[in-house]
Amino acid sequence: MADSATDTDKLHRRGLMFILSSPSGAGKTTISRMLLDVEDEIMLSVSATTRPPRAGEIDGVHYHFVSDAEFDRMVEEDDFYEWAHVFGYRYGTPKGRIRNALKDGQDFLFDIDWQGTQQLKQKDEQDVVTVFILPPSLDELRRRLESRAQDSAEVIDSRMERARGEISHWAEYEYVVVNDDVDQCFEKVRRILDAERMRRTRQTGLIPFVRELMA
Ligand SMILES: Nc1nc2c(ncn2[C@@H]2O[C@H](COP(=O)(O)OP(=O)(O)O)[C@@H](O)[C@H]2O)c(=O)[nH]1
Ligand SMILES: Nc1ncnc2c1ncn2[C@@H]1O[C@H](COP(=O)(O)OP(=O)(O)O)[C@@H](O)[C@H]1O
Repeated sequence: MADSATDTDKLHRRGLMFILSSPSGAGKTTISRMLLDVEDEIMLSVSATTRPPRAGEIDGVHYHFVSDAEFDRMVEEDDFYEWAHVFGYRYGTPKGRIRNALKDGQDFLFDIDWQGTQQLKQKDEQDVVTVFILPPSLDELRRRLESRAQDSAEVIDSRMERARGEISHWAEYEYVVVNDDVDQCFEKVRRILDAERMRRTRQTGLIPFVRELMA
């Protein structure tokens, strides 16, 4: 697929806050990584978390792994756009350079839950695009959590329990995509991103020849 986020686009529109949420195990990390691999124009918003790293996760790349005390300090210093408790740990989106970069046309990808999505929507409705990824079934969700082999049976049970609660928030999202075949799901998510970049209300300036025509 041709990439619509050319330099010309960047000059004339605000960046997107592209949010992917799903119950744990439905595939949002997989889809996020596929998107970041092929889309040069979108950056991952790297969250801070108090949960310990999983095998293969790199500090500063997948998450900023911080202590409870460090997280407390970041909350006190108002360093977060939003933060929430998930599975007994805390997760937050650091403000960093996001707001200014959005103005410059930089798109950001957020892998955050429904609580974070609600907070970002309240703060920045016009730049936010929300996508909910559903598993094909609850049985398949359990199978994926087991195949990921990163959690004990107890933790998988609690993730399944939480999944029901998370899925109940699907109607708060603008787009819903079922992750049955991973390549098809990825293409659908990519098409959403592509279309949203072209939304007229996002354009902040006119391409010179259009401006001349309008003068
Ligand atoms: N609100 C919020 N949720 C986050 C943030 N970062 C990650 N999450 C969510 O926290 C949940 C747990 O993430 P993780 O521990 O990586 O496990 P996962 O369920 O396998 O993705 C997922 O629903 C993530 O989307 C964040 O900065 N803010
Ligand atoms: N469409 C799919 N079909 C089969 N397995 C998948 C699919 N999408 C993701 N998976 C696998 O399911 C597991 C959970 O996916 P992951 O991306 O970690 O989910 P999440 O980030 O939503 O918790 C991983 O082992 C991943 O390789």
